[in-house]
Amino acid sequence: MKLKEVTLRHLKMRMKSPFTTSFGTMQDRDFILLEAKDENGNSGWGESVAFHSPWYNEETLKTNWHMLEDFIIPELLNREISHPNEVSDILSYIRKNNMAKSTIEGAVWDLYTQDQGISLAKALGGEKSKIEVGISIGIQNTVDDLLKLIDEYVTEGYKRMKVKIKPGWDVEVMREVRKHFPNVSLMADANSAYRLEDIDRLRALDEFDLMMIEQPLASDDIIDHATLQKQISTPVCLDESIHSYEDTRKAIELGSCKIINIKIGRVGGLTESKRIHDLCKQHDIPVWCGGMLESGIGRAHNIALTTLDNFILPGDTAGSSRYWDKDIIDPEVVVKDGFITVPDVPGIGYTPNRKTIKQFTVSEKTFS
Ligand SMILES: O=C(O)CCC(=O)C1=CC=C[C@@H](O)[C@@H]1C(=O)O
Ligand SMILES: [Mg+2]
Repeated sequence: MKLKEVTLRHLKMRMKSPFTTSFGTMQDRDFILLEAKDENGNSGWGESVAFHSPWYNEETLKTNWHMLEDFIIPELLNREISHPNEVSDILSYIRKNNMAKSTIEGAVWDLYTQDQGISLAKALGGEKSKIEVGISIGIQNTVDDLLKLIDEYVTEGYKRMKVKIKPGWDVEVMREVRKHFPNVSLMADANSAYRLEDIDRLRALDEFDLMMIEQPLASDDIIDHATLQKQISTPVCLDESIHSYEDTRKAIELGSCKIINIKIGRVGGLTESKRIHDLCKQHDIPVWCGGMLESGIGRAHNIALTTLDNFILPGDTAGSSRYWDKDIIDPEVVVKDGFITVPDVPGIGYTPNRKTIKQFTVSEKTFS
């Protein structure tokens, strides 16, 4: 297969409601959508999960555009690629910039699986026909607002509630949530808002029987997390700290976590995600698929990955209607009774809607 033409589009989509984390609030989702055409004129699609600003990690929409335009696309255009696994090797001389690399790797997987006539899920080795879905809830103005939202999502059937926490919005909030929802599967995500000195506060969360606490400590740490994990009973899950198979190996060896959140963009693509999945499986570390407030294209890749058998815990793969009035794929992603039925058609399983894509496009550039 050869990529004959690649188009980058900057899309801006308004979210139904603002999303607040320990870093701040987001109302618009700006992202890059990548369309790659092969020699047969087929299109493969990938989405960059980098945000507009560098609060989650160091990558941004602009740095991704720059890396894609100036390094990644020139490296891959017109080059013979026999399997998508080759993409990460070809790009390995470029340090980091995982989200930029993942954007085009996802499109190559899409093209490859269309060409082979199999679904992306099957090509990755996934066997599930439906996947369990959880939901991530941003920091709210009041505890009552949070309780109301949880109630709605429980009624909709979501299988696990993830509540964002930060110092001052943590122990008391979780206590209230547990009081009102004694049996719900519950977890907390701190997005690195704590330090080891906060251990008493983190240990106080043990009484709420959380499935896990996600990334409590620094975004580049696996040492303090190991110290923390030894002193709390709640399983630690790493998100921001894991960028690769190698990071995963080291975190497992140190005992930094008992669970890993795999985000395709953060680790540089589907090939690396699968390697991390396989390593975790060997070590009995369950994984789940994180979300980055993706549009339907990124979501489709997440769904396919989640069909691998060590994705034991519900992922942040909420339905299209969680964030969007109108998503950019047909059909939209639907969650029913807490499950998504995995499409069994060649490629990513959903069709990009060009009309809607155009409507959200701020700028675009084609390379050939
Ligand atoms: O996409 C989703 O539904 C999950 C969103 C979500 O929880 C996150 C997205 C991006 C950064 C963080 O705030 C957070 C996470 O860390 O997992
Ligand atoms: Mg997280």
